[in-house]
Amino acid sequence: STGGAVATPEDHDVEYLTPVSIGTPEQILNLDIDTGSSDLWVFSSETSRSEVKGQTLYDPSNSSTAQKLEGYTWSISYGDGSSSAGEVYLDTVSIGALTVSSQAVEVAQKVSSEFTSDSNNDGLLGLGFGSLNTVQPNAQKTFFDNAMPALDSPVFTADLKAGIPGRYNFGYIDPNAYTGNITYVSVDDSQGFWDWTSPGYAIGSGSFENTTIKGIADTGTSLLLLPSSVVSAYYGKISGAKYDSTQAGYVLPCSPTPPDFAFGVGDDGAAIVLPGKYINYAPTGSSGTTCFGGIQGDSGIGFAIFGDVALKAAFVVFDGGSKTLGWASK
Ligand SMILES: O=C(NNC1=NCCC1)c1ccc(Br)cc1
Repeated sequence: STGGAVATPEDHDVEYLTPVSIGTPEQILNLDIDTGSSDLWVFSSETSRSEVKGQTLYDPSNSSTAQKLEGYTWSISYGDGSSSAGEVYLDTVSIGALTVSSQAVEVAQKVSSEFTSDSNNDGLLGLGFGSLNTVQPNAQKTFFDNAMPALDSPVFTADLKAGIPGRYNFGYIDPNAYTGNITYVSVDDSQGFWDWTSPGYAIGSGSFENTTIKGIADTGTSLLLLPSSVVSAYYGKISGAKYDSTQAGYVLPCSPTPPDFAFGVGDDGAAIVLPGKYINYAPTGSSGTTCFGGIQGDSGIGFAIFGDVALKAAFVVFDGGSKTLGWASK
C-alpha cells in the first residue's frame, strides 16, 4: 500500500497542515505532521469550549468505528512550551489512500494558548519513534508504525516547500520529486527522534567548514536551530545583523538578500543549500526592513533542530526499515 497528501504552509511557513480523514463517515481534520513527536491528537467535541477558536472538531460519537479506550489518558508538552492533554479512542485514520483501521486517536480535553490561537491547526500527527508516545497506561503506536507492515516500502517522505504546498508520501519514493542522488545517513533513535549528524556547513560561496553537527529532523519545528558558533559565523557575514534580546533571536536587514547557507549530508561532500531568502523568516515590524532570522541558536537544547526552514530546501526520506534519513536536493 501507499498513500500521501498535500502539506500546505501557514503564514511564513511556520507550520504545514495536511488533511487527515478520521472515523466513519470520515471527519477531515487538518493536522500538523510532526516528526519530532509521536502522539496523534486532535481538537474534539471534548475540548474545553473556551480553548477552541475556529478549529475543526473530531466527534467520536459521530463515528461508527470509534472505540473508547477506557481509562487511557495522554498529556504532552512540546519544545516551544505548548501543550495538550486528554483521553484516547481507536478509530480508522487515512492519509490519502493509506488507511490504518485501528489507530489511537488522542482527543484533547485541554490545549494551551498556542494551539487555541492557531485556528487552522486541528491537531498533530506524530511521526517520531514510538518511545515518545505519552499515552498511559499503555503507549500507542504512531500512524507510520501501524501502517509500515502494509507499505510497499517502509518509508515516508517529506517534500515541504517555501510558500506553496508540498507533500508527505507514505510507502514510496517519488523519483520526480528530487534531483541528483539521495544521500542516506544513519539515525540514532535512542531519544525517540530522527537524530542524525551533519559533517558541517558552508556560508555563501565560502569554503566548507568541517564540524560535527548532531541534530534532529523535525517537521514540527519552524526554524533551523544550530550551534551558536555556526549561527554567529553566519550572521557575522551580514551587515546590520545582530542578536536582539527583545525578540530573543538574531534579526537582519531583509534587504539585500542574505547569503545562502549549506549543511553537509554524508561523507561524500553532498550538501543541502538553503537559498538566502529562506533566512528572512518574517518581518519583525510593519516597515518590513528588519527580518527575524530563520537560523537561530540551539543553546539549551543539547542538539540542533533541522526544522522547516531547513527541510523545505530538501526532499527527505524517513526510512523506518533501515532507521536512516535520506537527503536530496530538489
Ligand atoms: O516539540 C518539538 N517538535 N514538534 C513540535 N513543536 C511545536 C509543536 C510540535 C520538539 C522536539 C524535539 C526538540 Br529537541 C524540540 C522540539
